[in-house]
Amino acid sequence: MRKISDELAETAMDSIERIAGKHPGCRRAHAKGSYYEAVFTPNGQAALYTTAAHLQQEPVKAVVRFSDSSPNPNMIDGLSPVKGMSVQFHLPDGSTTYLTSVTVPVFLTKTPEAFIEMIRLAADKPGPRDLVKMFLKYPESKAAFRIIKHTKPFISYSTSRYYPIHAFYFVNEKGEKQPVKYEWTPDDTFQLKAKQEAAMHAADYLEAELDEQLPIGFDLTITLGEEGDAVDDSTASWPPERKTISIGHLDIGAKIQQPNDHIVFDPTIVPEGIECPNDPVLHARHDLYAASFKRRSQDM
Ligand code: HEM
Repeated sequence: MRKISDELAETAMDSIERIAGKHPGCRRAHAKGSYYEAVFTPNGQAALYTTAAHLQQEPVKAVVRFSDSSPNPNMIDGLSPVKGMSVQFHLPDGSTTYLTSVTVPVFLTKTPEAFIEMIRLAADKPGPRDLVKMFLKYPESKAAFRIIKHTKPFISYSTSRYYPIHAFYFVNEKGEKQPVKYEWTPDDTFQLKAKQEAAMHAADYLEAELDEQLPIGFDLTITLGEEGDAVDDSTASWPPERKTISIGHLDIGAKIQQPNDHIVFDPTIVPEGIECPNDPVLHARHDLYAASFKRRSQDM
C-alpha cells in the first residue's frame, strides 16, 4: 500500500506551522474542537454488505469531536468554511474504528504530494501567477474549490451534512466486496434564522450553540458504488443516481468536559468487514496524523 515518507510528512507539518504559527499541544489541522458522548445504533441494513461488528444490530458507544479545519485554535468560527465531525466507534471486542468527515464531499487533490506542494506554496506567500500555475498543474482541485467558494456561512455543527470523502470496501460473509461512500445527515435542519444571527456575533459561537442544542442526531447512509466508479480518487464524485441506504443513527448526548485528547481519528483503522481501497490520500492520512500527533504530544 502506498504511504508517504517521514520526510514528506515532516515537510507538511513544517509548512502548516509556517502558515498558521506554532500552537503547542494542538493538532496541526482541525485544532479547535470539542468532544461529546454518543451511541451509534445500526439498523441491520449494512449486514448484507459487511461483517463489521459496529454495523450489525447492536448499539455501540462512540465519541464524537466537532472541529474547525484551521490549524489555528483561535480561529474565528465564521472565517473558515470547512468543519469536521470525527467519530470513534467502540466495537464489542474492545477495538476502535473511525469515521473522520468534513463538510465538503470531495478533496482538493488526487495525491498527498500535490496537496503538500500546495501548502508549501501557501507557506511561501505566493503571488497570483504562482497560484494560476498551481491550479493549471492540478485541475482536479477545481471541483473542491468551486464547492468551498459557494459554501454559505457555516451556521451550526448540528445542522450540517458531513462526508468522510474516501470510498471504502464493505466485505460480507461470502467475501463479496462492495464499494461504498458514507454520509452523515443531520436530524435537525431548523432554526436557521436564529443561527444566522448567532453567526454574525460571537467568535466562538459554534461550540456554545451546539451545547445548547444537545441532544442531537445524525443518520448514517451509504451510497453503493457501481462498476467504473472511482474508489481511489478523493477528488471524484459518483453519479447522483447511485443507490443510497440508511444503515444507522448516531445519538450525540453530553459534552465531555475533560476529554482524552490523545485520540487520533485515523480513517485507515478499519475492522474486519471493511477494507481501504488504494486511495493515496487516504493512506497518507495515517502517516500525516501520526506526525501531527508526535508534534502535539511533544510540545504540550
Ligand atoms: C493530504 C491531505 C491531508 C492532510 C495533510 C491533513 C492533515 C491533517 C492533520 C495534520 C490533522 C491533525 C491530526 C491529529 O493531530 O490528530 C488532521 C485532522 C483532520 N482531518 Fe485531515 N488532512 C488531510 C486530508 C483530509 C481529508 C481528505 C479529510 C476528509 C474527511 C480530512 C479531515 C480531517 C478531520 C475532520 C480532522 C480532525 C480529526 C479530529 O477531530 O481529531 N483530512 N488533518
